[in-house]
Amino acid sequence: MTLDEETLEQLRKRVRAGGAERYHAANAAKGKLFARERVALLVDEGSFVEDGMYANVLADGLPADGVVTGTATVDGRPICLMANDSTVKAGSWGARTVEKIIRIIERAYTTGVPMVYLVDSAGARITDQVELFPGRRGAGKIFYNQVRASGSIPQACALFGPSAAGGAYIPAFCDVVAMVEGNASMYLGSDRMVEMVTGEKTTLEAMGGAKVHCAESGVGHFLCKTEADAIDTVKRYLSYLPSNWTQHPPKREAQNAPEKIDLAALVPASERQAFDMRRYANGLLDSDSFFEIQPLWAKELTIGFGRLNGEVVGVVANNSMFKGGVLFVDSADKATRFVQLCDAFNVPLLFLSDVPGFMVGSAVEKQGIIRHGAKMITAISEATVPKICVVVRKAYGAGLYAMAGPGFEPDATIALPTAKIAVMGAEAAVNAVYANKIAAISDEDERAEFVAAKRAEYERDIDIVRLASELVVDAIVEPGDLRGELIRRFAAAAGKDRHFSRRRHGVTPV
Ligand SMILES: CCC(=O)SCCNC(=O)CCNC(=O)[C@H](O)C(C)(C)COP(=O)(O)OP(=O)(O)OC[C@H]1O[C@@H](n2cnc3c(N)ncnc32)[C@H](O)[C@@H]1OP(=O)(O)O
Repeated sequence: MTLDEETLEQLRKRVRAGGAERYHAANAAKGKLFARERVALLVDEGSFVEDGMYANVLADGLPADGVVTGTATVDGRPICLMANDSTVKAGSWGARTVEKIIRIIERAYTTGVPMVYLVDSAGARITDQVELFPGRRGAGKIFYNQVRASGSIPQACALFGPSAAGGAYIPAFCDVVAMVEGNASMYLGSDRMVEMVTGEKTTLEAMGGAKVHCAESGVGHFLCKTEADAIDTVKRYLSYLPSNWTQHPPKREAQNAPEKIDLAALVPASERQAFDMRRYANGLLDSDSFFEIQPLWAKELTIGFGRLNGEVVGVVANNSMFKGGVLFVDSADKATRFVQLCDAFNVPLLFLSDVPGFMVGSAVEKQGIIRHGAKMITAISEATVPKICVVVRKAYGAGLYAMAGPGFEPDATIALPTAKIAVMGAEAAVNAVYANKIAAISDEDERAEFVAAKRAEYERDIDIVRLASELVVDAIVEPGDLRGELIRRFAAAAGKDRHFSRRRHGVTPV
């Protein structure tokens, strides 16, 4: 049978329309776009080439498959993409859906281009489980492919609706997830299932909504007001990364002057006074180039991309505005993953240190602070991209190690004239060493005098000039000269050897 033009066009029209009108109306009422509209917002006009468009056109009761896949360009650079169509069985994965997702990830991996996931899905199609769940090319293969592609090509997800059960792992295996407030959710069991299994009464929003994941669990990276914001965020993320691990991040031709921020005035002399390290980063980097990732989660540590003289850098910075900049379990995890991301995609790392150390106490010990801290220090050790540590105000204890201190093969350790590097702050150190002696002095004035003398002695020991003379720091740089110094040092480190250890991989303390 030959297919005439008109019949083929009608078939295409039917497929492009997706599910029944009532599902479109229900989505529109929630402010949700149709899958194909999302694709159009993401890609360069006219660049989309669809794969497997006719999947399921002969299936009973289905207007089309539940996912749209294909290749396109974004800002002129090739990508692969998938977009769940929630008007077809709530975007659940039928057998063809799974095959299409598997194939497009394989295409992205083998051609070395980023994979973008536009997610809005009920997870596995429960009614079709034999065809899609257990086999060699069942749903598990999606995750296998994502893990294989991780660190080889960028993988970014915009999440617009539910991402249920197994479906929740697609975002989880991505480098970043942009979630739309109010509609996006991720959860392993629906609210109905949770009540059945545990008796807990909850809602999708309260249990796995965008705010929960972006501010509490850390599974989400960007909380977005609209679908267009989420798509723009994915595009911005991709603009800092190469297409794959063999390439360098795209350099911007325009080398903007940095925002006019007086870096010296920004850092208070007193360690007890907080300052916003995000402003400091903005003052160092090219104008408007700082792109913060996970701004709402573990805020005591700031991470993000920026540009120095047009070249991409990854920034890891302590922020004393939140919990005094002390490292906790979540902030250690946040840093670990970002350092691995930058190392995978050849993004040099800039550490801005103002760290009192890791948190102490029974609560964090029970959470495994040692394990999480060790994980962060592992990532810092294994990162072979150019890395520079700037001690902006202080680097105390294991915080120095976690922020790529001198023992971790940084390409430079730079201190500002006011920087302090020590095993701990003066007050804690004097207390640790002289607690018995201090307690034995009954006269209050005499005791204060003793403590002040010991503190002064300690401060002399950790004097930054002394540390420079011992080659602990490579340079003491005035704040006004720091940007130029970093540009020159990163350029000098660009061609460095990237080998770390003779082995298959380490055994990470997770
Ligand atoms: C790898 C292991 C796995 O992934 S197991 C997957 C388990 N998935 C789930 O438990 C999610 C079940 N679905 C839901 O909770 C809801 O459908 C969610 C995703 C919240 C969307 O709700 P809502 O937008 O109101 O749609 P709805 O429930 O009215 O469903 C629309 C039509 O789609 C269907 N549907 C939904 N989910 C599935 C599924 N997982 N498998 C098969 N069919 C599914 C519904 O039956 C409904 O169909 P119809 O309109 O009644 O013909």
